[in-house]
Amino acid sequence: MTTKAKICGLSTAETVKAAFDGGAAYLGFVFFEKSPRNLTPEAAERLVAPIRGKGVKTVAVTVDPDDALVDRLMATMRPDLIQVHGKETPARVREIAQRSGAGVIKAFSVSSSADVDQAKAYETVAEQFLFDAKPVEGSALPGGTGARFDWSLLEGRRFSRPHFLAGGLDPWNVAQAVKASGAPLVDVSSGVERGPGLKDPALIAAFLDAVKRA
Ligand SMILES: O=C(O)c1ccccc1N[C@@H]1O[C@H](COP(=O)(O)O)[C@@H](O)[C@H]1O
Repeated sequence: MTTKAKICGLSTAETVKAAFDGGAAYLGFVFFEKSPRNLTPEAAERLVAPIRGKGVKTVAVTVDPDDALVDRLMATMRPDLIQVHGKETPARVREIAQRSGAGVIKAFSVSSSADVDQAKAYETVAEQFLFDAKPVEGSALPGGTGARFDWSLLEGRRFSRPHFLAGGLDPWNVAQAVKASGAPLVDVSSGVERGPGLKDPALIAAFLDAVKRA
């Protein structure tokens, strides 16, 4: 089975090109003020224009988004998918999907098997799942910190939706992470950066090569 990759937190034309040219299946853009990767929907619209309609899926990464943000995203960037990385309930995920017309990726913060079990309640409302490490206590960010969880918590798990493994992946550990978790999709942000929010085209290419070989 071929593993597909999402490069998350893109903020320049150069790194969007590196992710697209390297064969990323998903490109993620962050809309969360506390993040060093935060963009306006209008800036994201300009970044996705060159790759729109070329087969790669665009993802708007949000945290407990209100209706105004959902509407603004759909009026500008028009993402294929909206990732929700906060404390959204199944009912709220359903509302976001219906309001936007986009698919929703529901992210779960994982440190135990019980955290993975939460996905069951979202089977009928989310299009995809994403399992990320639980951030350390007091962290300003719910994701994008490079924190990892025990990848084997996903091993042998069956979900009704395709799922991403995220959290602390990089070009050197992603093959082992795929092997240990069995995840069909992987997601990376800080592991392909040379500093907070500064994506590196060479690291993006190395990550995507490692995923192809995994
Ligand atoms: O990347 C961010 O800044 C971010 C902000 C708010 C919510 C989610 C965010 N990122 C997500 O976290 C995963 C894991 O990041 P990392 O690889 O451990 O740095 C990332 O892929 C995004 O989906």
